[in-house]
Amino acid sequence: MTEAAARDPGFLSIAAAEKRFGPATVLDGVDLAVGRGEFVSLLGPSGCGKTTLLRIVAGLVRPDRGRVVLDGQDLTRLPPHRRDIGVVFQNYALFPHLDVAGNVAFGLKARGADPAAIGPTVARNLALVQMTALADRSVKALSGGQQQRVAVARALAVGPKLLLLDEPFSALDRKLREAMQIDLKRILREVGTTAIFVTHDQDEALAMSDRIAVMARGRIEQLATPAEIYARPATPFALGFVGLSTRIPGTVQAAEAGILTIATALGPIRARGHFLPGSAVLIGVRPERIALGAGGGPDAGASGLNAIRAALADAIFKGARVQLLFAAPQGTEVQVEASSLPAGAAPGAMLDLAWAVDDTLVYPAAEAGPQDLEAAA
Ligand SMILES: Nc1ncnc2c1ncn2[C@@H]1O[C@H](COP(=O)(O)OP(=O)(O)OP(=O)(O)O)[C@@H](O)[C@H]1O
Repeated sequence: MTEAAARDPGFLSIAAAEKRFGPATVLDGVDLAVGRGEFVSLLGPSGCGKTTLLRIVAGLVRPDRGRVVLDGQDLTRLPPHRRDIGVVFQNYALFPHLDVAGNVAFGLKARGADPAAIGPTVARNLALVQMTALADRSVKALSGGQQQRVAVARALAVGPKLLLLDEPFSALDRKLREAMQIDLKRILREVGTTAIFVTHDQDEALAMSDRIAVMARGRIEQLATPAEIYARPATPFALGFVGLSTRIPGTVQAAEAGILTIATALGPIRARGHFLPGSAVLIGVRPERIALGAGGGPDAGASGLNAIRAALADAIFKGARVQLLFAAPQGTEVQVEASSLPAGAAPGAMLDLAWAVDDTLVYPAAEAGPQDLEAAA
């Protein structure tokens, strides 16, 4: 967390937000605190309630229950235009009859800003998004990426306390999207604006966010930094939705000094955790934590290694890395990421795999629904 966010961790506070549409519960008691200057992404699959939560903060959807407080002010009953919040949508939503500068000036004029200040404010915000040269251009003659830059400048020009962005780059091609992500991060750092960013793209959330709220079924499953979510996903859903992983069901056989021995289709696997013998669990391992070869295994740490042999099913070339899929008994698939394909390894080859006991994640099986496996597919 940045210094400003640490000083004011509840700059935006959403408490117990609930929303139903007819019989469907779309938000099921969501709490979220965002620090001043922080960039928080709402990440989750389609329909999990991200946009609804964002629209509640914007004032575009009225929650059935719950409160939204921004910088000490209760927004719950305020209309959107009195909330001091800027919004950028996926579909640009620029005013087609105005040029670029006219779009950026619009909010300032609507708020009755000092006419002498409007020109310099527009110029400053166009410079921020690198659109100065196109100030007089019709927005109809802009590319998608340029339109989104104007939308960001327009939202920031009025100096909002909070910027909300709803999948703003999803219509752009991959290269442009990645460039826009880097740019937006720079811009927000420069102006220090607090932002909430809705996306279903995990790479986008991992690349941009100070913290990510992983959402599923109208709830926040985990709120943490990208690195924490990747290394220590709090739930099977977070494990499956963010990054690749091997997931193996098992039953705890023994628990001694905090080390579990778990019976699985791959044989016994050890993990750190606190479960009673007989508990049904789900084991997770990240692909880059698994090393190939019996000899040069990973650093075992204090708790030792898990070692298995499995048949190589497929190798997917990813440029700098190669993703290896291993078929294990009972339909289990093991995912490994390596720097290169081992010499002579063809589909069907039996290879040794090893990973540290400390890199073995374990969850109660009851938490893992079929949708968790679907999300990861
Ligand atoms: N105005 C509405 N009336 C009825 N149902 C709605 C309304 N708005 C949203 N929903 C439903 O609420 C659920 C959550 O929608 P929401 O748009 O918040 O999800 P999301 O996570 O943003 O998904 P997406 O990425 O597809 O936009 C969906 O099932 C959607 O169909």
